[in-house]
Amino acid sequence: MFERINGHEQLLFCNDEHTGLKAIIAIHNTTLGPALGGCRMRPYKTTDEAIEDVLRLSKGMTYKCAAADVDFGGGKSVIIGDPLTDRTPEMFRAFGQFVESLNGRFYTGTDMGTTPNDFVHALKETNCIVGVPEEYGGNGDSSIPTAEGVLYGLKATNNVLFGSEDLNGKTYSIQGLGKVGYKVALQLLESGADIYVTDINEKAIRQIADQAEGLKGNIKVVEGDEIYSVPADVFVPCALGGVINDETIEHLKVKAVVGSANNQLLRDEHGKFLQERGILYAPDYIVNAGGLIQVADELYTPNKARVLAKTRAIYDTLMEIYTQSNENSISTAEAANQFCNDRIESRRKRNSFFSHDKRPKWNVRN
Ligand SMILES: NC(=O)C1=CN([C@@H]2O[C@H](COP(=O)(O)OP(=O)(O)OC[C@H]3O[C@@H](n4cnc5c(N)ncnc54)[C@H](O)[C@@H]3O)[C@@H](O)[C@H]2O)C=CC1
Ligand SMILES: O=C(O)CCC(=O)C(=O)O
Repeated sequence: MFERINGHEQLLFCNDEHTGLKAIIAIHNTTLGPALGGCRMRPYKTTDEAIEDVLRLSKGMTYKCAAADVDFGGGKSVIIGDPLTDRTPEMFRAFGQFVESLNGRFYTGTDMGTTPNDFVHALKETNCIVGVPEEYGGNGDSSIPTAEGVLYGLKATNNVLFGSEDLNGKTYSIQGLGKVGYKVALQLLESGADIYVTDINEKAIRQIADQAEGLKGNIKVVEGDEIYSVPADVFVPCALGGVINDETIEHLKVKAVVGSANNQLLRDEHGKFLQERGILYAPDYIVNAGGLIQVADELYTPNKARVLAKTRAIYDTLMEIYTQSNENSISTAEAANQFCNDRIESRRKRNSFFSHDKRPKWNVRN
């Protein structure tokens, strides 16, 4: 296990027999600040699969915080269970108790399979919760800025590919119509774009199909893996990670991949494979940082204008990554990792600067 978590700081297994909670919290790196990252609920087939997911997701958060320039580190949590049948208020209270036991080392909120209301229950046990509904003192639904960030990512990518930011007149293939994917799909239809969509949940498909009536763009529903081979301009993954892999790359007919899903590349080298196939990849953690920006903002004095400004900056950061990838002849994934590693290293050096809040522990008189 220690070899497996090499590069991570901490892995915490949370087991509560009374509520059936089985959760894992991973803290990857706290150089930039306390770990921050959402909580995903999935019916993982094995504990091993859950560990793999939480390790990959928490590492992504370290880079996401660095890229978005928020002073938090990388962490994430997963609950093993089916969000449609297994979630209870008591389970989230138990989860809150485990989060509290970390004493401010980890802040969490929603991700795939969980909602802000689940965390209203956890909030009764700990203040280390973000993405809280406005009526409970938070900034509300974090998937709204996440979807906005994806749209900025699409505009920047269109600018590079077509010389114009316009979203209309293009075709997008969207995988997953949940909290983020639905909002992106709706905006694209409103702007006059055509979309292919897929989701394993029929209700999600019906919801967007109903909304599409009367909007400028057209919608076409496809089944499962068909989404990888439709003739779209941009593939927009908004469901699971690992969807850019040896198999799917073969089928992709798109010019770019820009979506909200965390850990889209199954392995880092898949960024290079996309580049070799002439497909422009917008690194996921750059594009999907809107939610992080909003939830981190809750921990300062909340300020909506700041959230908007930082979310809008996703456009510029992505352009910078595209430029660095071009100038240094490296993939966009490598350029993004380098950009973030430089920021983390520079902070690590600043952390060695002595200040009065870092007094030696033996100085008991103060
Ligand atoms: N909610 C947020 O603010 C943020 C979300 N993300 C990432 O974006 C992705 C989507 O997140 P949410 O919209 O919040 O999740 P969600 O749980 O609200 O929606 C996910 C949707 O994907 C569908 N889905 C699951 N497996 C699928 C498959 N194999 N094929 C097609 N559809 C499938 C689900 O039925 C659901 O409708 C996740 O990877 C999440 O980690 C990243 C940053 C922030
Ligand atoms: O969006 C959130 O609620 C928290 C941030 C996060 O977990 C993510 O960006 O994946």
